[in-house]
Amino acid sequence: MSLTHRDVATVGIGGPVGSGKTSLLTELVPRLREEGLDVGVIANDILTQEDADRLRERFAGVVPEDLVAGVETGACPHTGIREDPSMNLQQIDAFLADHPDLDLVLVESGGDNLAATFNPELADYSLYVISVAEGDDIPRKRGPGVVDCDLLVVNKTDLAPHVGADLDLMERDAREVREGPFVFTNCKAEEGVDEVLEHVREGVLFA
Ligand SMILES: Nc1nc2c(ncn2[C@@H]2O[C@H](COP(=O)(O)OP(=O)(O)OP(=O)(O)O)[C@@H](O)[C@H]2O)c(=O)[nH]1
Repeated sequence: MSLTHRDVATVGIGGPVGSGKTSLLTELVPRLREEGLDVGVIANDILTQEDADRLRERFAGVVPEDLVAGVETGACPHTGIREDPSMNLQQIDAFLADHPDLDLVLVESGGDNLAATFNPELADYSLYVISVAEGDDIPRKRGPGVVDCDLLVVNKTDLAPHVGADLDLMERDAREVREGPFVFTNCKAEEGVDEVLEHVREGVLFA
């Protein structure tokens, strides 16, 4: 019997445009590979394969080319990860047809403001990435992406002094609006990435 998306662990990475999802993926994937895990990556874009092309280049020699795919949602990507994830699920099935030993698929998608969440059928575990440069009031706006994800990632901490963002306030608000954990990251300096990996490991791989 052929394998389906239900036979592989999946992690969703959502968040507003430019918050650092691709940068986080770029740090996470080689670490997962170093642990001996076979990883596939899907990038959701409205009309292009740009993110997927970028990721294929970054993962050259780390992830086989045919395990990096773009899904063109044709509409705001949240529709393809929440309302109707069938294109993503078919892509995962296609990965598994050629790579039955696949351990994990990471699905990246930009979202509509702060509302994007992953359909549970598509993501066993979800990260939502925001950037401090988008304003330190983002957590307290209580967007479903921020509140409902399994792990909130607050990225670009290095920019806080430049944009006047108060990280203590972001931490307090994040703790108030959600029960789940959050991690501060600076993907440029690889800060916080190992902590994110630890949460993913606990949340998915060894669940
Ligand atoms: N200073 C700083 N810049 C960062 C950090 N993380 C990412 N960036 C930069 O922010 C920009 C956007 O990062 P991406 O990783 O492409 O963001 P994204 O969320 O994948 O963007 P889309 O795919 O367009 O939605 C790039 O120029 C990154 O180099 C960080 O922690 N600090």
